[in-house]
Amino acid sequence: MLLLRRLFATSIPRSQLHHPLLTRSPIPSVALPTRTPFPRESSAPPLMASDAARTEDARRAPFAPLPNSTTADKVELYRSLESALGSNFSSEPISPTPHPLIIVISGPSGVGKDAVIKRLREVREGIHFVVTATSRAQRPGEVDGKDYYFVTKEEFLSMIQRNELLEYALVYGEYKGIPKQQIRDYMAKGFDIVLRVDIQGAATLRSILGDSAVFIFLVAESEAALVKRLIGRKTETSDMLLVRIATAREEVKHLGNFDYIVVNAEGKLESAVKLVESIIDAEKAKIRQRNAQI
Ligand SMILES: Nc1ncnc2c1ncn2[C@@H]1O[C@H](COP(=O)(O)OP(=O)(O)OP(=O)(O)O)[C@@H](O)[C@H]1O
Repeated sequence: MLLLRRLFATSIPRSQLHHPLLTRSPIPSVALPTRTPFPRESSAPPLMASDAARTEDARRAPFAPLPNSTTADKVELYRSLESALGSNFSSEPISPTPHPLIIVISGPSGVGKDAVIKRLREVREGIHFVVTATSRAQRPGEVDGKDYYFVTKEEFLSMIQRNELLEYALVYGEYKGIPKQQIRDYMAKGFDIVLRVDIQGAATLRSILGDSAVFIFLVAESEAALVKRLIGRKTETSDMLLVRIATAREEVKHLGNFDYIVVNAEGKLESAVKLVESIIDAEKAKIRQRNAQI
């Protein structure tokens, strides 16, 4: 025991022993300075609430003693606190209304952009999924005006001429572009906007929108998984598959242009969608909100 005491006494410096956070000094018998806003000898009635909660104004304003918080009627206590602070409690939301977000979802061909967006559409309200205009042929099951606006090459070129597109590109020989007016209309109504673009489109959007939009890069768990997924979709010829897979290899190198990466692993579509939702929620809770203007 003596040895222990000696060890303790030598291992902690004397100065630390006197640190207020480390030691609990016995309460001295001399009177400690009180933090009561009014001096004891004042004729004012004794205060019952914590003085830490009082503002300068409240200290100056004359008010009746606060009722006991454990026994008082709730309404009476609420009113007493209001009058002690000199103003009514506001019911205005403390958090400002979040700005509508522009969320750009991108990733290599076949990674599951459409699949993630389709599910997000089912589970989340308040989002407008921008319908991209494209000159490519409609695939079986795709609906014009819902999946894409299917237009001819000539129609697409006149949209470019009229400056109606936020961004457009020639992808695998077909035009794809984002109509501006659609975004403006829905943002004005308070909707968040989801844009689905390829990597080339995401790079262009980043140069136009900068940090005012959120950029999400969707990946498969591995290159092998991506190839199997593309083969399984059965929408490309072997030559088209080769081009897409070779391009995907290059595209992964552009990860640094994005804000978030989401893995859409085989059979784990739901987790990928949940992560996208969490990203949106976190963005909504940001103090310094992004403020996209189209
Ligand atoms: N998590 C997943 N697990 C298994 N299969 C998936 C998953 N996500 C998507 N898929 C399937 O993979 C294929 C490719 O998905 P999708 O068409 O959504 O990709 P995409 O990124 O939109 O492709 P593209 O850019 O070529 O249009 C589809 O057959 C889809 O059903």
